[in-house]
Amino acid sequence: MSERLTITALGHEGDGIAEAATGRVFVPFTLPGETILADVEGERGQLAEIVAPSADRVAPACRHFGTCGGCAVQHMAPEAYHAWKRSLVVDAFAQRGIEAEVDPLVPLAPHTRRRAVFSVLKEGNEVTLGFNRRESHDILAIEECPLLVPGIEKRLPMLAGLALRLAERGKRARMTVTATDTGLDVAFEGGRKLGRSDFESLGHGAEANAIARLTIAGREIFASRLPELRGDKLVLYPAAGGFLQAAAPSEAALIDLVETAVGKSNPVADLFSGIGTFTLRLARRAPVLAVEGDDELLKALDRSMRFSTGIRTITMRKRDLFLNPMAPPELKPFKAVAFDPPRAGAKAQAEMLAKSVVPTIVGVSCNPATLARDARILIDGGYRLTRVTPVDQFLWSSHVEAVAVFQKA
Ligand SMILES: C[S@@+](CC[C@H](N)C(=O)[O-])C[C@H]1O[C@@H](n2cnc3c(N)ncnc32)[C@H](O)[C@@H]1O
Repeated sequence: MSERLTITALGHEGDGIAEAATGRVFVPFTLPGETILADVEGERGQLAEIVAPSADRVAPACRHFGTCGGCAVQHMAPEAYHAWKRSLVVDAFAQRGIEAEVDPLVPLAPHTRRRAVFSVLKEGNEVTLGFNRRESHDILAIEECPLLVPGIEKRLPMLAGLALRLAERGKRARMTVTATDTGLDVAFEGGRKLGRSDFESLGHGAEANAIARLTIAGREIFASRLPELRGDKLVLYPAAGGFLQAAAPSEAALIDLVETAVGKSNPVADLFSGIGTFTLRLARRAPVLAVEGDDELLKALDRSMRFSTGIRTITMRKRDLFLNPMAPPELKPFKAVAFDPPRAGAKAQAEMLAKSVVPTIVGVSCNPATLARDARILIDGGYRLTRVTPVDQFLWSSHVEAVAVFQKA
């Protein structure tokens, strides 16, 4: 029998939280203030009926909401959604004992995600291209996705057709699609073994379908044009299947925040630089040292350097910053350091930065928990946290980017 519950809060994954007789219950797709009926099993509740909806409840934007594992909170009005996302950052810092003044969230509009990683499964002569179903490893075929830029969304049938040709029956594969200024950059992993005739026909099909580059199992099999992201005399070259900030407006917001914090500092170091998203912009004002662990991304940055204009010297270093972080004597010449690590954060590097004399440090992160941990290390080392800004890059999910600025106290 369903239990009547009142939702009192929203958890970090976007589930409503109720205090039931048996304890805390998490009920997906519910909102604070709502009275609901739910089928409860342990800590999990399944929404059966909304008795009294919240004023913040809105109709979801996508027909797949609820079954697709991608989005958690499409049912929430923008203002409440923005406040909740900001609270994820506030809470992460508070958990490390940091009472930070956190800026309002920089919001993101739908139809802005320019990079998507699709799962693929071929069974018989049919292919499923989509995202994982909610709480499942099964793939949900995606017919629409209001997150995606139209250049990807409207080509979903074409991409499914391509996946059908590349996939091996019964074996799960992965297709990474990036919309660039010169066409789609498609990277396929886990497909069937291809022969010479496959490569030739795939090349023809790719050109006709606005695919700039097709890479299969790390091998570039077709490149009519190099995928490029252009802006303001600068050009970025995404690496096939490699890291790229997922949405251009969020990337612009992150760059602005980093540039503002760095100001006129000279010289600058950009740690975990990737293809140079921040490096290139910072290099318009000062020489930059870019440090990154992945060869392919550094190669892309090297190309950007040669084809961008109006930039100062960029020095590139390949280095594992987890095992071999830059030490205080190496950091000494820099007036500002930006770091943008993967989700695991930059603990070892933060420990070195904490001991350094670098006047300004800017942390960018897609994981507020590790950013807050690294912030604690810097604060304990004598840095003052002067600004924290949450930036939405993964709309309607529980993920949020944040930029934190530190000054040597
Ligand atoms: C969140 S991405 C940021 C990239 C870049 N700042 C951008 O905005 O495009 C993190 C980067 O850290 C790099 N990385 C991951 N582990 C690393 C390590 N141990 N040492 C150096 N770089 C690493 C990845 O290759 C990736 O480029």
